[in-house]
Order: sequence, then C-alpha cells, then structure tokens
Amino acid sequence: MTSPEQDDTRHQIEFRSVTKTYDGGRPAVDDLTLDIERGKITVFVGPSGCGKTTSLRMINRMVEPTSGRILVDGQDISQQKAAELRRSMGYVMQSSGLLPHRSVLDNIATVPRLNGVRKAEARSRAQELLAVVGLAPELGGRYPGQLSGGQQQRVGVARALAADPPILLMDEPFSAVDPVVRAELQEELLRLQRDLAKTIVFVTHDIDEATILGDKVAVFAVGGRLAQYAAPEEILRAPVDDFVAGFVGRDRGFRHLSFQPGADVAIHPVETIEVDQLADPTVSVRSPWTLLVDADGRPHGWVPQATRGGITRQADAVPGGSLYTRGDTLRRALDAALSSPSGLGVTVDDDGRAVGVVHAAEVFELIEAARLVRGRADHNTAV
Ligand SMILES: Nc1ncnc2c1ncn2[C@@H]1O[C@H](COP(=O)(O)OP(=O)(O)OP(=O)(O)O)[C@@H](O)[C@H]1O
Repeated sequence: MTSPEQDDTRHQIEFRSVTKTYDGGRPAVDDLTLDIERGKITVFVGPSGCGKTTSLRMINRMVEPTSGRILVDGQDISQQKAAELRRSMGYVMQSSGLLPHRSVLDNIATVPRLNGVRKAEARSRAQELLAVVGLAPELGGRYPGQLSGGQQQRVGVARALAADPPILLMDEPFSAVDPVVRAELQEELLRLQRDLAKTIVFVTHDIDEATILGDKVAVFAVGGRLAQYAAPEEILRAPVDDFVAGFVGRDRGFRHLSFQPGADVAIHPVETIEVDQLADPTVSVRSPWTLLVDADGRPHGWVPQATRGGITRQADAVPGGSLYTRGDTLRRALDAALSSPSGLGVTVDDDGRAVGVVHAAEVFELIEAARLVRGRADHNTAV
C-alpha cells in the first residue's frame, strides 16, 4: 500500500516541523513546515541570517536538521545516503564554485562522470548544455578564470543541469553579477524553466528577484521563522504582517502592477514621421508630438511640433521612453507612458514595430477598475 505522502504528486519536497540549531544557540530555522510544488520555482527570501541557506542545504543534507523531517517524493531523506541524494539534485551557488584547473566542458561534465557516464558522452552532453544556457560553443575549451562573472554563473547552471536532476537548488546564484547581467540571467532561467519544468528552490535576499522568478515565495523573518508563503502577487498585495510589508518595501503597490495583465489597455493611433522624411522641409507635423520611426516602423524618439524645423536628423530627435509591447502588464504600460517625454507610451508589436500609444490616465482607470473588482470579490468571500 502507498502512503498518502507517496500518492501526493504535487509536492516534491516537504518540510515537516524542521528546526535547526547550530551549536546550541538560537534556532537558525525554527519549526519550518512547508510544501514545495513539483515543477515550480519556489523562492526563499528574507534578510541576512534568517535561515534561507540553512533551509536550502537541509534539502540535500549538506546540513542536518536538529529536529523534524524532510520528505522528497514522500520519502524521508534522513533514510537516504547523503552523497547519492546530493548527486540527484543540481546545486548552484553564488560563487559559481567551478574548479579553476578544469575546462568549462569538464566542469559541466563533473556529476555525470561521478555517476559513471563515459567521458566522451559526458563531454558531448556538456557541449549541448552550453547552448542551453546561452553560451557560445568555443567557450567550452576555456578555463573558468577566462570567463566573465555572468558566463561563470551560466556554466554553474549548466553543470547543475548536467545529470538532468528533477530538483535544482540555487543559493543566491545571480547576486555577484551587475544588475544588467542579473536581469539577463533571470530571463534566461525563466526561459529554461518553461522547457525543463524542474522543481527549483531559489534563495535570494532580493524581493524583486523573488517576485520575478517565484511561482511561490517564502518570506523568512529573523530567527528562522517562516513569515508568509504565497504567490508573489499575493505577497505584494496582501502582506500578512508589518514585517513582510516592510520587507516587501515601499514600491510594492507599483510592483504589484507586474501581475496585472494589460490586455485591456486602449491603444491609440499616433502620428509618425519617417527618418528619411526629416530632412525634407515640406513634410510638416500636425500633432504636438510626432513619433519618429524607421522604414520598418520601429520607433526612434519624438519630434516636438515646436522644434520640427530644427530636427533634420535622427540624432536631433528627443529620445523616447520605455516601450510597451501590446498585451504586456499594466506596469510596463504605465512605465512606457510615464517615461515618455510626450506622456504617450509607445506601444510596439512582437516585431518591435510601433502600433500606437497608451495613456497613463487610462492605465490608472484600469488599475482602479481591477481594485474595485477585487474588493467586491474579497467582500463576497468574507460574507
Ligand atoms: N555552520 C554554521 N555554524 C553556526 N552557525 C551558523 C552556521 N551556518 C549558519 N549559521 C547561522 O545560522 C543563521 C542562519 O544562517 P543562514 O546562512 O541560513 O541565513 P541566510 O538567511 O541564508 O543568510 P544570508 O542571506 O546572509 O546568506 C545565522 O545566524 C548564521 O550565523
């Protein structure tokens, strides 16, 4: 007979009243009970020292709990061999942890080799994985010291994926790289996850990263206490207490817009002028702000009516704001409008061609309408 735990296909990892106390001090993790869903990204977030890494490391027995149980696929991991368990889970950490004297390919092939895969096979798989994480094939022959920080982190991810483990543990993997590379790596992880559907447990102290990546977010408070465990949208909208509200930060109202679809935002026509027409004084503009586009219709800034005569080259145009891709979130729509010198948020199609503009006031109307609908729904569930 199978136990209910074994029947459960949704939860891949289960913490059951897990406490960890190092050296008899205060608990680093305090009575943690948490279910981690299969095929989803679960993020542990919280301030420094609140037990995120300890919780993560207990999953592969790099750290042993003081009390409580952890189940993986319904099986108590304390009954399994630690080395085998560790090899069955990918692990990515902040410093990529690559072996400096081994080539990139050999680093990626490490775990398959330990699992007995032949060298040639492990290397050819490693070569494929380079492409999966967005690295050029020729980087395989380099040594880790010859790569940028972002490239090293990608190799770290490839290495963790090499044995195709169902579970990936990631401990602040992107925190040592600059914000631009970090955003790229986050995008890349989400893209990978769409194909791979691993069970990923991701540690970060950055609430923005947590809400971007997480299907679910566990907010830890100092003392190793789980303060809230919910979808990121809910954590931003309805933090359970002052600690979570404070940790989530001041911009949470704005960030919550990332979870509101912009499908209903009205897109208005906009007057355009082509780059090639700028030098032709007979081409005049009628609107206070005319959008400058290239021959393919891609936006390149604005031409104010008042200074049309002085704008004869693309370089003279007023630079534009952020672009809103039709159907993207309300946050993107509002940002496009607010960052645009004309106050008109340039909207593009999937090919980057301008299709019109959005107005901030209309985005606000949608925000307000959504709030009223939500308020009514909350009221109905409350009565
Ligand atoms: N090996 C250890 N021995 C003793 N105490 C430890 C050990 N590892 C962690 N701790 C303590 O346990 C608590 C939780 O640490 P942990 O690294 O799990 O927190 P964290 O939330 O991951 O922090 P950070 O974001 O700073 O990495 C801290 O007070 C830390 O000092």
